[in-house]
Amino acid sequence: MSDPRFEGFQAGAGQPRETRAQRPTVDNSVALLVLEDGTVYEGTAYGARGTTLGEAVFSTGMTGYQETLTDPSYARQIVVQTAPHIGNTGVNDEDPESRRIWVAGYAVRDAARIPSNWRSVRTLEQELADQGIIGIKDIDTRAVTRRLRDQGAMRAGIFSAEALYDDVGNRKAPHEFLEAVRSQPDMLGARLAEEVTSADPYVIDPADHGWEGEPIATVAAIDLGIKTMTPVRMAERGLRVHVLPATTTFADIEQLKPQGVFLSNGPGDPATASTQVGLLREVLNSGTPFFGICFGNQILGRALGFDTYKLPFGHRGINQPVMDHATGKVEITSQNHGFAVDAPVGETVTAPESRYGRVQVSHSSLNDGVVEGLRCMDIPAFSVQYHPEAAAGPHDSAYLFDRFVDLMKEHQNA
Ligand SMILES: NC(=O)CC[C@H](N)C(=O)O
Repeated sequence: MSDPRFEGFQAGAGQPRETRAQRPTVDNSVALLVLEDGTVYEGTAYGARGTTLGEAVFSTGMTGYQETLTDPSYARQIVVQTAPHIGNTGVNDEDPESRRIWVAGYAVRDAARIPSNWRSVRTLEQELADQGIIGIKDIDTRAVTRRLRDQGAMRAGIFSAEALYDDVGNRKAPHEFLEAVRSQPDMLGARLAEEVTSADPYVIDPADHGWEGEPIATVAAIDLGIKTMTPVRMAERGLRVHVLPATTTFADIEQLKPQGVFLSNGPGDPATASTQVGLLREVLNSGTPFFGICFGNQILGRALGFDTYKLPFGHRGINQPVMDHATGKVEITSQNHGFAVDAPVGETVTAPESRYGRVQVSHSSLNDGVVEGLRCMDIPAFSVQYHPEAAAGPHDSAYLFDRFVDLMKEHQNA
């Protein structure tokens, strides 16, 4: 067998012997997290296997992973949990904040092997797999977080199992994943609310949430990625809430004759929400009381004529300190935002769209001074950049729903 043409062939087998012997078996348990700056973290596959792309962001919540995963504002983001143990309380059917998991991928350090909670019906890994969510575990999430904090949120990808191998079964070099990571669209300029909104309107009734007697008011809530607990917190206060799709027009709203209009949280860049900015201007022009949360705060900011901008790494977690400038009180809040309104903190200014009169930044972040709330002084409108419904808690900010009720009552009496 000195003829080089036969090298690697076993007599009679008709197959190149070396190729067969060297072909590696696919290791189903390996996963990589690849950041757009070229950093690669190798860990263990978690949940579904394959390839997923998204913006890598970190969340500092110590609890509430089910609420995080099902928050539609996380669409197209790979969430890295800073809390090292995830999945300890399993998954239940009561805590989801929407109809499905929205994160594009999930990165954790130690995933619980045996969940323990009286409400748990399955493991988190099972839930991720069932919903096709690709994750990675056993990576140094602290290192990832420090990198994202220093370099800013980055485009990223998780690649696992088959996705790690080329056509002939060889492990791809890590840099081979970078092209896919870098070719995905940026979160800046992403228009996503229409992708996550419910197509059909529905009503959340006070009677189903412990309210006795007639509803005190009707609210039109525009779903840009609304979370389950938001209309519930309103219904608990006697508000009948019509949850409406992101494409709702002012004429649709008028038909309901609501006493108040609400704009929800939602994914994507507020600079792309021109439809909703236009809608909100019609609402403000009509004098109807308005309350907005998160994306809704950014849309109010833009409707008033302020700009929005992308934060370097954003605020995500349920332990974000905010100052209420009206009372001087500090609230610990639930947040998930990567963009913010560019308005001056600490002074009353005339809105750039001057027909809306004077505006104050009502709340700001105690970590970095970012605008966390807006209050109009001459029209009945206010909003916060955080999530006062805070399903996993804390509940410091629940008073904002009372403020909305008061605003509608004042307006009705006026
Ligand atoms: N939760 C939200 O509504 C977030 C709003 C917007 N998508 C942001 O990242 O800032």
